[in-house]
Amino acid sequence: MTLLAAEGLTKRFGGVVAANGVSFALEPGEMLAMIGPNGAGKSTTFNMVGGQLRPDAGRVTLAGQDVTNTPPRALCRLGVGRSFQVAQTFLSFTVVGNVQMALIAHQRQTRQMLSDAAALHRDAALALLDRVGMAAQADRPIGELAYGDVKRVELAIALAGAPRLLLMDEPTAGMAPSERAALMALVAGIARRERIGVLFTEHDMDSVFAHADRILVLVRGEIIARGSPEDVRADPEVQRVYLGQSGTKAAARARRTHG
Ligand SMILES: Nc1ncnc2c1ncn2[C@@H]1O[C@H](COP(=O)(O)OP(=O)(O)OP(=O)(O)O)[C@@H](O)[C@H]1O
Repeated sequence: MTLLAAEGLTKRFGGVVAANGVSFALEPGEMLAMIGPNGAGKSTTFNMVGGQLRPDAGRVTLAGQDVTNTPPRALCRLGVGRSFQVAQTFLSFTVVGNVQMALIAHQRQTRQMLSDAAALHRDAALALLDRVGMAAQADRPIGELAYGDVKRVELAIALAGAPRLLLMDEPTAGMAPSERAALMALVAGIARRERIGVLFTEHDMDSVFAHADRILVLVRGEIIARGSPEDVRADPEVQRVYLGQSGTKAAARARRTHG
C-alpha cells in the first residue's frame, strides 16, 4: 500500500502561489527527493506534509489515512519521523544519553524520570547507535563529535520513534562532500532494508542523483518533472530551467559511482 500520498497540495502567501496542486506518492522503502531552484516551493510542500503548514487545498494521506493538518507531534505517533536539528540535541549529554532521551520522549514518559535517564533504554539506544555506526562513540559528549557524526546521531534520534516515513529537509546541509555521501548512503541503506519511506529536499545534486529512487522537480510551485534520476536528468525542461551543466555533471558522477 502507498505509504504517503499528497493530492493537490496548494498554498498561497498573499499573491504568491508557493505550491500549486502538488501531488505525489511514496512507497515503503523508497527514497523520494524533492528538488528545484530557490523559492520553488520545496519547504512549503514539505511543511504541509509534515503538519507545520496548513494547505489551502489538497490532502495528505498516510497508509490510506487522511492526516491533512495533523500536527507534527500527532504525526510522530502515527510513524512520521523528522531529522532533528543540531540545536535540538543536548550538547552536554553523551551520544547515548541523547538517544535515550529520544526513546523516553517517544514513549511519552514524564520529565521526573529524567534523573533515571542513564539507566533507561540504554540497550535500545545502543542498538539504535549501532544501526547508524555510532555505537563506539556512545559515551562521548555529543558536543565533541564531528558534524557528520552529529548527523548520524540525529538519524538515530529520528529512528527512535520507529518511523515508517522519514521527512528530511536538506539532511546534508553544511556537511563536507565526503560526509554527505556517507550520510546519504547510510540513510538509503536503512530505508531500503527496513522499508522506511524517505521524503527529502536537497540542494546537493550529487546526493540526489546517487541516492534517490525517484525525483520530483518543483518550479514555481508546480511539479514540472518526475521520475527516476535517469529520466529527470534527461528531461529537456529540467535541463533548461534547473539542472543545466551542474546537474548533468552530478548525474554523470553518480552513474560512475553506482554503476
Ligand atoms: N511564510 C511565508 N510567507 C510569505 N511567503 C512565503 C512564506 N514561505 C514561503 N514563501 C514564498 O513561497 C515561495 C516558495 O518558498 P519555499 O520556501 O517553499 O521554496 P523552497 O523551494 O523551499 O526554496 P529554498 O530552496 O530557497 O529553500 C517563495 O516565493 C517564498 O518567498
